[in-house]
Amino acid sequence: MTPDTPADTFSFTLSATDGAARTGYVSTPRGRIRTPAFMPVGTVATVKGLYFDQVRAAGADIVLGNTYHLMLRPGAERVAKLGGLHTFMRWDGPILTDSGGFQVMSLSSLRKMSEQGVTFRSHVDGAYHEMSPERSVEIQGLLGADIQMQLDECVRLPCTDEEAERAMRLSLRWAERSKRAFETQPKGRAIFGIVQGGAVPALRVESARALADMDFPGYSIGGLAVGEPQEVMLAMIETVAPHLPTNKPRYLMGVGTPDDLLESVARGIDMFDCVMPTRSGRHALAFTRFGRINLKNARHAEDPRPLDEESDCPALRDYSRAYLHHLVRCEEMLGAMLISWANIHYYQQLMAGARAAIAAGRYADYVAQTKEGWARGDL
Ligand SMILES: CNc1nc2cc(C(N)=O)ccc2[nH]1
Repeated sequence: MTPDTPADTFSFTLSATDGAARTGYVSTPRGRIRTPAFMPVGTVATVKGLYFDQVRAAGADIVLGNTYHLMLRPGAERVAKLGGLHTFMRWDGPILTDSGGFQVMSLSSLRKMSEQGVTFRSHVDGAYHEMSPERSVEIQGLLGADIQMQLDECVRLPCTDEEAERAMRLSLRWAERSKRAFETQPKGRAIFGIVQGGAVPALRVESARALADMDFPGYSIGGLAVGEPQEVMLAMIETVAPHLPTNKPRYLMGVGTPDDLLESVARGIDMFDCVMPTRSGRHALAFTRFGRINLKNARHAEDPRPLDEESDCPALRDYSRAYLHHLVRCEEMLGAMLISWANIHYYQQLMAGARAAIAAGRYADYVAQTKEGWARGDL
């Protein structure tokens, strides 16, 4: 989070563009979010394996919390009773929460979808829950989220055009209900509309235009990174971006690899979230300037070099690959912790470099040089 005078309102400032790439900042009562931004995922009130001071030192201005998980454990009302998510997990920067809809559909059981919302049974204890646009906003408000998401329906790809159309239109009706329910929330918070439409350009354009007419403070592009090839995802971003207001932030949900981030920034995306850096860290996969390094591989067993001796992150600079390989082979938790820390730092540095390159009008060169580094590999 950048040291700045907290705003008492939510706003977006576009500082520079380079082609379709943009850099700027989102102002919130809890501080600024420099964009393009990568949001570490703090699923159940923790960015798995890291302390929040490490998350901040890595350069993160904002973290994501998952409404589905937090409503089940410890419960939204309980988090509110304990002072809200910022106090609960001791993170004083902005927090973005999702609506819960995506994880209801991917994690819960016995789901029933209707115009009213979705009913489901918890994957934790089988308890019955109802999630409507109004209840999702209520839960996100109880958590104290600075940026909230409308409830939507995200269809897996590939799907039929009819299925994509049905889910997109339902999501538009839920967008209106979510925005109306949000009106009772404290000043300074924001709710984003979510563009749906599967891989059907006409549906994506209709969704983006309808949400733009509703005048949301920000816009998410959903329904992607759900099994489609990267070129389909990028094509949908190119289709949608021209129909979103340039003076509002664009957030691509659930994305992605370092390459996904660079290519999506080039097409006008400002914000990202993904479990990739921490989930990969738990699976011994490090993302570095030299590309991916799988520390399970025996070739690291006697390599005294760190992952990146030029990094200012201790996890990248101070620990030998041999040591990381040893921890991984012994299934020691410190292995997952150090590689997750390294990955979160790498993602933040990737975005910091993108912001500087866009401001200097050299984003295409930045992408090319970054990819050359990955291709050169681990010398
Ligand atoms: C990991 N991929 C991913 N796609 C997503 C889409 C949505 C959405 N609401 O369409 C939410 C979370 C998502 N995560």
